[in-house]
Amino acid sequence: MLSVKGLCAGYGALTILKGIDLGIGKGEVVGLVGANGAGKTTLVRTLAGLLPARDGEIRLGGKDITRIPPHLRSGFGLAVVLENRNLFGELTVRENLALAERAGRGRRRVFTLERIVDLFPAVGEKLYVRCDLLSGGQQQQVAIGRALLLQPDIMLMDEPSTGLAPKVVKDILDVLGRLRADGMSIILVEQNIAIASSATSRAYVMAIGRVAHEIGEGDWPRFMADEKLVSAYLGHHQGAAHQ
Ligand SMILES: Nc1ncnc2c1ncn2[C@@H]1O[C@H](COP(=O)(O)OP(=O)(O)OP(=O)(O)O)[C@@H](O)[C@H]1O
Repeated sequence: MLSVKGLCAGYGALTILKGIDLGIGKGEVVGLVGANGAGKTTLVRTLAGLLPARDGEIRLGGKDITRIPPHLRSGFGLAVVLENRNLFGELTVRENLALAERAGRGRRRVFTLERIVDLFPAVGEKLYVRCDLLSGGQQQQVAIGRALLLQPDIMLMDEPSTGLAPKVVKDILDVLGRLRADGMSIILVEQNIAIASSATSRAYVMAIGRVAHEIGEGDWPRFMADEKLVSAYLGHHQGAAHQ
């Protein structure tokens, strides 16, 4: 579905991503974890096309999208939910969703407004409310709904749990589980490994702009139990939490 080879990117004179290799198949939910500053958001921005790749290749569904501008990548099946959610605050929920519905028109229609409301009932209750008046959790749900209306094959999500109450996080993870059951591929960037390990079947661990470690299918319990490994890659705080 998505394959990334030797991807390099950075800011000005700084090279942050130093040759990233990763792959994700259809219907997989794969984690991207790593300590603060490891380069996760830089990778998301590069995959989204918001930051140019300096070297390497991004292929989606067999097509090279490395140089495709960000607003055209949804036409290739990629939808991105950025950490700041990027909703139009002065527009209503319905209007934000309508923009995505229009952008997704060229693709096979799997997600409708009804389906989004079924996945996120709270979104249905707020359709005519301006997005800037919603809670963080509601905004996150609208942002995911908007991404789905682009009719993607793969969703890239940057820390959707940040700042949200545990109950809201659980609701969102439940929805990701339902999407995965329907064949959606998801890359979940998540700093909190308790969340990452419960929501993903395998993960890439980033450190200083590289994939430093891979947590394979079924390997989460072993990784979590290894306090040294957790501390080395994710910081002492999380390591201590899993002693
Ligand atoms: N606009 C920018 N200009 C220069 N350097 C940047 C910029 N954005 C990020 N960086 C640097 O790139 C490195 C990787 O940052 P990035 O935000 O990708 O990490 P991260 O893994 O997402 O961390 P976090 O979990 O804290 O968001 C850091 O050293 C950061 O200081």
